Amino acid sequence: MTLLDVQDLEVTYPGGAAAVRGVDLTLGAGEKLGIAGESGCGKSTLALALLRLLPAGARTGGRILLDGEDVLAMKWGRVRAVRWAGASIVFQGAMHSLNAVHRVGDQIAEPILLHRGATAAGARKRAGELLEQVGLPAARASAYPHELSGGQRQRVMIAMALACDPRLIIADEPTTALDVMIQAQILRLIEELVSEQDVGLIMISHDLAVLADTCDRLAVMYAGRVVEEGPARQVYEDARHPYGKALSGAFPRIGDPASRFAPRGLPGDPPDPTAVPPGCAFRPRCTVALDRCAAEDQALREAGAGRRAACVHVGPEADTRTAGSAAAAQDEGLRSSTA
Ligand SMILES: Nc1ncnc2c1ncn2[C@@H]1O[C@H](COP(=O)(O)OP(=O)(O)OP(=O)(O)O)[C@@H](O)[C@H]1O
Repeated sequence: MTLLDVQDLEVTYPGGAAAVRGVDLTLGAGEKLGIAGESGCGKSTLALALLRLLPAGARTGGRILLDGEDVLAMKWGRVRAVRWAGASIVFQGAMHSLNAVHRVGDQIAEPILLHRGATAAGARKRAGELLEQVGLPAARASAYPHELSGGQRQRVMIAMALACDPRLIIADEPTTALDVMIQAQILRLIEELVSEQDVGLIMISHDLAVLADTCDRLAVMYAGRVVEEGPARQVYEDARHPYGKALSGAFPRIGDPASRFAPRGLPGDPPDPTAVPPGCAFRPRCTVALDRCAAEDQALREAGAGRRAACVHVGPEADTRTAGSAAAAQDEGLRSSTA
């Protein structure tokens, strides 16, 4: 059954940054989808749009169907209810997301009181259970955020996200601020909890290797578009889009401390989102671009069973010319058409 169906989603910030440009995504109930891509490619904007958390003035287009209901068309009262019981979000850096002056147990209990109609005692008891579920003693409910380690705070965030039994959890770089050992523990915890409770998961990361270890499917974003998607392991080990290939080569596996976020071997930067050039947005950095890529942007096309990629070189209609021969072939075509 489809839990989330994102159709042709567009997000433009005031000032003209086109951060998300026509994204289609689906997620089945209980499925785990990873979204990968370099900084600035629109991953967080997509996550914020899913829960209508975008800053004022951001313009949206398309549809976000959560259990068949369009989040973008909901009244605010309904959005607030959906934010806890329908879908919830875990951000990176729990210190900024938790309120420093309230005990963590009270922060977990609050949405249960508000959205579940629980009594104060019932909400407190549930908060203790949730803490235990994420591997913390229930007694830690009386702690303030600064009394916990970074990993413990992130566990509290996960307990909060689970508080109203959502159908979908969105985790935006949930482990980026943590050291490698704690990262692995938190990832395992998220994976176990979503699997046990049949909750859908969208996990966002720079790191394709982390996503391949945690998720069923992977979507790779570049300049506000999904340029590749498919089964997580296959995309990680054998990407079809030149950007997917560059990303999977760029990041070492979990535990390898070497330059986690540096896309080595991929010179240049993503385009300025206020002025995305025509054609394929990846073309200026692509080693296999053809001349036609400057004018034509490719839609996602079939790239093997259950896989899609937005590149002229993939699929049954693949353009088999190589970058070097493209100009020559075009010259040849020109010569013969003018002869
Ligand atoms: N509030 C905002 N106003 C204007 N532009 C914004 C705003 N937030 C993000 N952007 C721009 O939108 C683009 C996408 O940003 P976004 O944060 O979604 O990317 P990201 O892939 O999540 O990157 P990161 O991994 O660094 O968070 C970027 O170019 C960013 O500068």
